Amino acid sequence: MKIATAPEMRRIDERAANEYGLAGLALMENAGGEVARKVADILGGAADKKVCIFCGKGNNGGDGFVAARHLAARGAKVKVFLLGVKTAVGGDALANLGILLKMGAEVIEIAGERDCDKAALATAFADCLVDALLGTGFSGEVSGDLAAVVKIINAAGKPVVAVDIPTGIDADTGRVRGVAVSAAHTVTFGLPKPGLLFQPGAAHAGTVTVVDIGLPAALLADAGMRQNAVTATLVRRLLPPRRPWAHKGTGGRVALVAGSPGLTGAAALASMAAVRAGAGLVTVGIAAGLNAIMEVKLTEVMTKPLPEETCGIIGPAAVEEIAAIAETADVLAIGPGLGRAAETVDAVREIVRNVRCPLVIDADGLNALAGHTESLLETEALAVLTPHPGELARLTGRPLPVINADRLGAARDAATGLGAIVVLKGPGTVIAYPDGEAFINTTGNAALATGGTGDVLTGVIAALVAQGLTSHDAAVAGVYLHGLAGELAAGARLAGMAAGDLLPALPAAIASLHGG
Ligand SMILES: NC(=O)C1=CN([C@@H]2O[C@H](COP(=O)(O)OP(=O)(O)OC[C@H]3O[C@@H](n4cnc5c(N)ncnc54)[C@H](O)[C@@H]3O)[C@@H](O)[C@H]2O)[C@H](O)CC1
Ligand SMILES: [K+]
Repeated sequence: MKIATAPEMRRIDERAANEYGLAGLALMENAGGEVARKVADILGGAADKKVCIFCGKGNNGGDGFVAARHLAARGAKVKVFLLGVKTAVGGDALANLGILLKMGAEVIEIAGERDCDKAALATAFADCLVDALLGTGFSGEVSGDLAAVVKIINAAGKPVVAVDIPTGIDADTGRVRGVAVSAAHTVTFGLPKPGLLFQPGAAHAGTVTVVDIGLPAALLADAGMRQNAVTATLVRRLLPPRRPWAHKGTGGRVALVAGSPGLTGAAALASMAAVRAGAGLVTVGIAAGLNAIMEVKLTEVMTKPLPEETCGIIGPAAVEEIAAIAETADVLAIGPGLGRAAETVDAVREIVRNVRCPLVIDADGLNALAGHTESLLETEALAVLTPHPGELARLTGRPLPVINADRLGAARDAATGLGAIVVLKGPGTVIAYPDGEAFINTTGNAALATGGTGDVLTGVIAALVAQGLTSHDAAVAGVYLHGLAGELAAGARLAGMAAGDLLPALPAAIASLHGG
């Protein structure tokens, strides 16, 4: 499923009208009808229920006017509030405002504090509130009367349905600009928007329902839109089948270089995640001084003691051994818990330059490349980089606030600039390819915000490459599975999950996609 930015959604609207003769009024009728359906569903039927609908003067408000009409037709008692004056409403919204008024509906204009008090009083008696104030036409900040009404909606303690986008949320980045509506549900039209998947927009949106309002499928699938949602349907198609005649060779071979004093857990998590995600054979290369520890920690994973500079720290002397492991592997993952010793940094750069098998580079593997990303441009291997925002800032020199303000743009620019697949972790993980195509993940939750979950993701992606997925597909499927395992492992508990809890949840996540 494509994801549309606000400008792309507006372009679809224009093309629907110009190329298909699809009138905006028809789209608005469908949009408002879908909103009314969601409200009725939430209320267990609309008859005799009290609904307050807050409308802006644009087409988002127009959807609200249509929803009001449909809800009234279902027997609801509807109060419509208009932010501003009726004379400021135009186009399709005005047409629907006119219909409402001709039907005898009361549309209360909000302009100033006294009107806001009236709105606050109405919400006290309402069963449900509808936010039809601003949608994809939002610009600047929410302020003044609009901010006051948003605060009234949020303070009412009633279920809120947002129309298209929660007011105050940037449709493209998910940032709150001023103040934003906190909705229990969002009914969005045609396609999801990035701001409904990135935080805090996703939290403000509540459950998101993408509804069909009659837009031509060809417009919704337009290749000109370069971001896609990672869905179960997509991942199910990407995952390798588990044939009855499978043997450990068919699962492929994963090699990892990981661990350093105090950070052997990262090596254990990443290598066991590769096992749990279906790899056939997994070998972890680790400084010789830590090998005995890894042998105790791990059973299914083979260990390879590497020459060390000082106890537990690998350096250039290990490069030859690592190259030999990589030669017999289908993929090399490097970085979890590797440490930042100068010798290790040199070794990582040399390995990345010379290795030929697909690479997954995480954590200290990425830190080693900071300021020296030419290794990525020199290598013939296709690398999947799995930074969190801080690691991406170090790697690219782009300030962290700039990355957080536009996750999609930051991941895309890094992928294009580094010639690598960039997995920018965090709520709404972005998978960006060097050609500009990108995916936004739709699984996971706050429980994943604990140490070690990134190590697990590294192992999962490596395992999928070992099983024959392209690095492009392994990154998308791996991120989705990792998030799904987080949901399964956490259940309703969003705190206290340990990264190791993900390990047994990985096969369950895979099975759930195969209907197991
Ligand atoms: N194809 C579709 O997806 C359809 C979407 N529909 C709805 O149309 C809106 C977009 O409508 P538009 O008129 O372009 O913009 P908005 O209604 O979101 O708001 C613009 C309106 O608000 C004013 N405004 C903008 N920023 C601010 C601000 N910071 N403070 C105060 N006021 C602001 C601006 O001046 C305009 O007047 C989309 O979201 C859907 O809900 C169609 O109804 C059906 C097809
Ligand atoms: K809205």
